[in-house]
Amino acid sequence: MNAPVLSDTLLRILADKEAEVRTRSAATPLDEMERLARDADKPRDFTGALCNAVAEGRIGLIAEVKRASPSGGLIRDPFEPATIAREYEAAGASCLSVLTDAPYFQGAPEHLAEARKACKLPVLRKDFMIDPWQVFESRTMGADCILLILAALSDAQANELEDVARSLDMSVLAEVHDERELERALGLNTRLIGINNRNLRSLRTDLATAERLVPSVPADRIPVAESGLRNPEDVRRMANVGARCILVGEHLLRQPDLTAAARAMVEA
Ligand SMILES: O=P(O)(O)OC[C@@H](O)[C@@H](O)c1c[nH]c2ccccc12
Repeated sequence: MNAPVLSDTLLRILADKEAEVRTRSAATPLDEMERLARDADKPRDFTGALCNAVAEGRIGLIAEVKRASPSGGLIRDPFEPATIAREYEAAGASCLSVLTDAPYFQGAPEHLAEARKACKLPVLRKDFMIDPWQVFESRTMGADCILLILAALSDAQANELEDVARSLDMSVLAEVHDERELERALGLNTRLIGINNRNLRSLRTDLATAERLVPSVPADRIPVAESGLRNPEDVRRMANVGARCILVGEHLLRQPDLTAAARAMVEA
């Protein structure tokens, strides 16, 4: 059912992720992982941080910590998650997003733990969630929010993963690419609706995606414009259609002065 909208890359990522979860859950079974998750420090309020920014008339920036990506290749080298986190925080970012997928994004659980320890910001684990085991694992890494990519999940899966996250007091960012997925996302409890400007088939970004979809997000939800934002003008384009929260990675990470680049987006 998902096949037509997904690129070969995405299909490969999801197949690999299934194998990864199988191996890792053999080492730490579900009940053990759940116990570790419930024993972890309390989560930081990810949704609240974005709401505060918007209430204060600022842009709610989720600033991404990402070494590489399938579309961008190696993005930042040397790559120091703790330094990056501190620079984003100094710029006025509301939250962080940290890639933990190793094979395709050169991410690692340690990147999330190091970034979170270096600042006070709530952190999204940016990875491909398909199994409740991973939600518990995310919490043990310190994650305060998980990503649910609706194109990669059935409604039953998305509901189950969201329930686990909510039971751990974590936020959920539901990611959509089209009207149908948006409709499905509105069936979840979460207020955070990510509109991904990246086309899952071509892997190209087009801000027209968010421009088309954000106006259909009901007022009680919080639209987050994701991917392909390169400058303050792009941020204003998103804000103009009603997305005052944004998720930005590659553009920021390619700048030598991260704080200045992130501040320019927050103050757009
Ligand atoms: O680096 P960009 O173009 O600013 O995009 C950030 C973020 O939206 C992107 O990394 C992303 C959005 N959804 C994802 C799902 C998986 C991996 C990565 C992503």
